[in-house]
Amino acid sequence: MSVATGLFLSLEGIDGAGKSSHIDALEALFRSQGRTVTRTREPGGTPLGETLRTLVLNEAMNPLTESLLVFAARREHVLQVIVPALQRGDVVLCDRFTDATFAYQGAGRGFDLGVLGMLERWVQADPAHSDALLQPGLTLWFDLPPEIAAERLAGARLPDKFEAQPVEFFRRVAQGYADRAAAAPRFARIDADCPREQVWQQIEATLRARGLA
Ligand SMILES: Nc1ncnc2c1ncn2[C@@H]1O[C@H](COP(=O)(O)OP(=O)(O)OP(=O)(O)O)[C@@H](O)[C@H]1O
Ligand SMILES: Cc1cn([C@H]2C[C@H](O)[C@@H](COP(=O)(O)O)O2)c(=O)[nH]c1=O
Repeated sequence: MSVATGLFLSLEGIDGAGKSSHIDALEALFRSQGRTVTRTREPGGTPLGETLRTLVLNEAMNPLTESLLVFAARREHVLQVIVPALQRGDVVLCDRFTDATFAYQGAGRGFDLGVLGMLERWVQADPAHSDALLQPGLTLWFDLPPEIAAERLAGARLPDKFEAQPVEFFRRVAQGYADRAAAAPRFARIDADCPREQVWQQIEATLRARGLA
């Protein structure tokens, strides 16, 4: 699973934090550098993954079942889409990856972080280097108070299973992201509690600081 040439960039944050609002501009920025961009999302990214996404976002289920389904979708996504794209040298823009599982199923649902860590190792292991895991090179973490995210989402669309959760759930999810971010330098915190233009300026500054723009 050699993925040396591409760039793997994930976008994370609670529902309504503003990730999707900036993906078009990110794609355009990398294309303007002459890079090929593979744009994808989780859960999803493959036909099977999209089927699993429909289940995960709409059906009530036990947290272990939910975790197994998102990791099953991820396994297909990693093997069929992400690794081949990185091997071609693409920029992979991924709307959520494993940090979402730690934040939603782990912190949000209270599911066992040790089990999630084990699944992460199974699904993202590099067979050539047993202690190396496939992870994004950069994770843009859109940090927004849950109350403001809820205001932004209100009326914007019909809520799915997660978006219908109470604000307390999203406080735990937000803390889950903060814990993941504190442990991994690949995270860049974007203050999403400001107008779109200022959010974009932070993204550009982050890319420049990391030598990516
Ligand atoms: N900086 C901003 N200020 C005000 N409203 C915003 C801002 N960014 C996005 N929005 C609006 O907030 C709502 C949620 O934004 P968006 O869909 O980009 O979030 P998201 O993080 O992708 O959410 P989800 O993960 O639930 O798909 C949309 O209605 C969007 O137009
Ligand atoms: C990858 C992943 C996602 N989720 C949740 C988080 C969101 O509520 C939805 C995805 O919807 P979006 O509009 O595409 O952001 O799924 C999760 O609970 N666990 C995961 O691993």
